[in-house]
Amino acid sequence: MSKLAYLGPQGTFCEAALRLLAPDVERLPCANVGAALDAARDGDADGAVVPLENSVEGAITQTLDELAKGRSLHITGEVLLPVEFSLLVRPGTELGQIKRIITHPAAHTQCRGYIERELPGAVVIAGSSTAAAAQEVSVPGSPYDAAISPAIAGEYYGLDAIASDIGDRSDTVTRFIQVSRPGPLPEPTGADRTSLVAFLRDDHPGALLEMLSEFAVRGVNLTRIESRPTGDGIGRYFFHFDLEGHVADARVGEAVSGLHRLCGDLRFLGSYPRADRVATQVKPGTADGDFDEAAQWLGKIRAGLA
Ligand SMILES: O=C(O)C(=O)Cc1ccccc1
Repeated sequence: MSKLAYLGPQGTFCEAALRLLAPDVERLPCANVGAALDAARDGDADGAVVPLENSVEGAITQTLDELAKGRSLHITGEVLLPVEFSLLVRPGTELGQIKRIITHPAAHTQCRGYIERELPGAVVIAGSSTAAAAQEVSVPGSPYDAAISPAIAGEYYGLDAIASDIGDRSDTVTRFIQVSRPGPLPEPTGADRTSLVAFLRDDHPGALLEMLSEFAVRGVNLTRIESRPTGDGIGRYFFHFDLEGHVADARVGEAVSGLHRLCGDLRFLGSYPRADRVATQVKPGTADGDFDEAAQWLGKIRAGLA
């Protein structure tokens, strides 16, 4: 049976995502995203499931940064998970007694409205995950009065939900990805996504425009673009791209090769089926057959036959 690492402990949203992606595998809870990815890199697990982005807050930057450095991992699948937050307390705690709340930063930012309205004096402390926060609160004598977590974490750690569905929006969705060590790519399905990390060779006017042009001229639609600091100084950035299509598609393959020529370093993060099954947009003149036909035409020109 294969084993997948995830952001633990038991009861995180990440665990719920893993169960959807791979119901029958062994689960290895890890203390943070970096540890889950390292478990996959080191072979302690066959892969990992980690959060990537949220429909309200955007990227989980720790995941973006961990995927951009260290030994390469490939994304092999994704799932979109609706997330609903509960306020969990030790039995007997009342709302007025809550002064210190612990949760994952991504949960905090999505519950700001509730905290400002109902618990204006409370401070919120960052925990490594929503379930780790619940576990902290469950310890007798814990310095924390409440955790913002999935309801299921209350059942695991013996806490009561003093309030439910406390997110600022009720339709929030988080995208989780499954990664593994590089290997054969998932087959193209016609509704795929490809992820890349691009580091500039040198900083110059139009550098980003040049990269985007590689996609634009071949009709490749982007679904996410993110700049992240390299850490080497103010103004030094690298870029994450998610785009429609599979690297096996001519249009995507050519754009990726073009980007490779432009960039100092281009990291391929995988081609995999989209969770929402939305079919790739193919503009006229950018289908595989169009690229084949153009290559044959060029061959004839070069051979003096046309
Ligand atoms: O801490 C968790 O449960 C996670 O899986 C990370 C997370 C936190 C908040 C929203 C979405 C994902």
